[in-house]
Amino acid sequence: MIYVCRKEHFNAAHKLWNPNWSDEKNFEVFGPCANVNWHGHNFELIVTVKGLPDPETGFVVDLKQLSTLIRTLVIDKVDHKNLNMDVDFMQGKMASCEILIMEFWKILQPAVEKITPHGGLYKLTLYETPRNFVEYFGD
Ligand SMILES: Nc1nc2c(c(=O)[nH]1)N=C([C@H](O)[C@H](O)COP(=O)(O)OP(=O)(O)OP(=O)(O)O)CN2
Repeated sequence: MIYVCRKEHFNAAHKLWNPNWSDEKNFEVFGPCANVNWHGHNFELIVTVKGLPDPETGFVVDLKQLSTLIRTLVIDKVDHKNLNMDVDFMQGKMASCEILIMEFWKILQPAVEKITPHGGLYKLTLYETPRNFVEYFGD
């Protein structure tokens, strides 16, 4: 099996805020990440596709097609946006990396499968800061 990876980038604002809690509890739990007027991150999303190379192209997946798909389905929806307010699939959800990466998976998994004849989506990695990142394997 070969693991083929594509890294994409987006900037977005958010805040960590549980509407069922008091202001005091939100600030206690989330600290500066609960700042009322938002804060931003330079996110990196790495999409890893697993499969066997097609005998005719030598590709597990065409990286150009993969890049276009990630940008169209995910990056365009979140880049320069407020994750809490502007992004349809994040409505009513906590804007943490964990929730974000699971929503990305739901969108990308079926689309990646269609362009990967002998494999599929294996892993997503989402960097929120150079030191904070999450990985998701879809289970
Ligand atoms: N499990 C999670 N914990 C936290 C998340 C998250 O999404 N999932 N998010 C945040 C904040 O949004 C943000 O990532 C924290 O930023 P910060 O603490 O500034 O991170 P840095 O790596 O830049 O901080 P250093 O102190 O320089 O290491 C918090 N927790």
